[in-house]
Amino acid sequence: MKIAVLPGDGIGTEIVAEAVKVLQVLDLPLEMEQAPVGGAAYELHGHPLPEGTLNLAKSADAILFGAVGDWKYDKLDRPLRPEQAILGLRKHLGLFANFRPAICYEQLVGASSLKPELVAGLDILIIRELTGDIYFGQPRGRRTAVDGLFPGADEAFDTMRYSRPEIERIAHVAFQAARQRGRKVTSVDKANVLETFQFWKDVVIEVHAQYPDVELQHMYVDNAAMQLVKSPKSFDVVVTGNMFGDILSDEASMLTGSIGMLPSASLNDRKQGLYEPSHGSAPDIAGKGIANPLATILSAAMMLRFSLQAPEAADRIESAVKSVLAAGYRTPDIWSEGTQKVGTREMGDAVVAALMGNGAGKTITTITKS
Ligand SMILES: NC(=O)c1ccc[n+]([C@@H]2O[C@H](COP(=O)([O-])OP(=O)(O)OC[C@H]3O[C@@H](n4cnc5c(N)ncnc54)[C@H](O)[C@@H]3O)[C@@H](O)[C@H]2O)c1
Ligand SMILES: CC(C)[C@H](C(=O)O)[C@@H](O)C(=O)O
Ligand SMILES: [Mg+2]
Repeated sequence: MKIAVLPGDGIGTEIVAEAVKVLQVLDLPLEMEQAPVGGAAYELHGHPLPEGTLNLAKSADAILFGAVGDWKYDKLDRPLRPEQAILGLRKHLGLFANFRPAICYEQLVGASSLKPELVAGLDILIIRELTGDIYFGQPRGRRTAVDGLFPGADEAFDTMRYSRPEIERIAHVAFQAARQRGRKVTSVDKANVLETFQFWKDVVIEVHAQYPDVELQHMYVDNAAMQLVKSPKSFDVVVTGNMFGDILSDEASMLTGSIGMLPSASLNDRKQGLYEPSHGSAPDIAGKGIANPLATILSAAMMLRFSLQAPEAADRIESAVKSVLAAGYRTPDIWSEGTQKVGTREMGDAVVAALMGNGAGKTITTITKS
């Protein structure tokens, strides 16, 4: 089983190193090959997603991704900015279905910024459409306004769009996921204002006819943002577009205690997947050895379950994470009085130790750097 390991920038390199360490103690024939991506690739090859990295990603069974981006690249032409690497991978590989589970582990109830009773036992799944919407709609750009409030002024524009097949396939993913869980889907839109999202809502209703056993609720995105902090446990599966999903998933991360706890899986229709934490490269803490690696380690568990047909290994990683939290290990983002503050590496070591204690075997692993 071949894994493309793309650490990227900032804390990306630190957290991916811990996830790789965890994968290495599993009894699985994993072949990992590393390549530069984002700002790191721009420095080496003049492009955030060099051909070699893209080809490696395409040929792998799964991709383990860290994060890309740094403020110092914000003035580059857009196609050269690090963020284009993750957008390019999603587009080139057709990774349209993004799973972002927000689970509040028992030990982290107090780490959330919400009252404990609101988040205790929380287990919701945000399904974000990942290859359409205003992120990829054309045309976009800058021009001189010919009409509007200020004709003759400079203006910028983007295009929000969704086609029927794009909405249908993500709706099917959401209803099928709900069947494995609480059988409730909340479709989040802005149908009261945007044509794109009235269409989204209409198509989701049509697809729902095939899933009479699943409850469907519609909610405007502004209300959803409010309900997520008012009564997060009233949700089961949330399905939404690319931009709303980006925003709501960062909001949901704080229900779990920290954005450093939110893993993700981005899948195409062949179940090939890219696995990454939902957060970014965190330039403010990069290089300090304090980033929380658990979202990345939990993303590696999702990779084993969804793309590598190793669900037992995924279960073992998730149990190991629970046991290190139960033992009191905390990176600063989830630390509270009475627990043990550790750095990125110590947290990874603790997960490895928990796995070994659970009877880990020998791993056949090769790492090559390209
Ligand atoms: N998929 C990706 O690669 C991805 C995702 C989001 C943002 N970005 C990029 O990352 C850069 C920084 O963006 P940002 O600051 O808006 O978002 P961010 O997610 O990188 O950081 C937001 C805040 O959360 C904290 N944080 C994030 N991950 C953490 C972790 N694992 N442990 C502890 N604290 C953590 C950071 O320190 C920061 O205070 C930008 O260039 C942005 O474009 C990349
Ligand atoms: C870095 C950026 C392109 C990306 C997004 O907006 O999708 C990030 O915020 C995410 O959530 O993965
Ligand atoms: Mg985001």
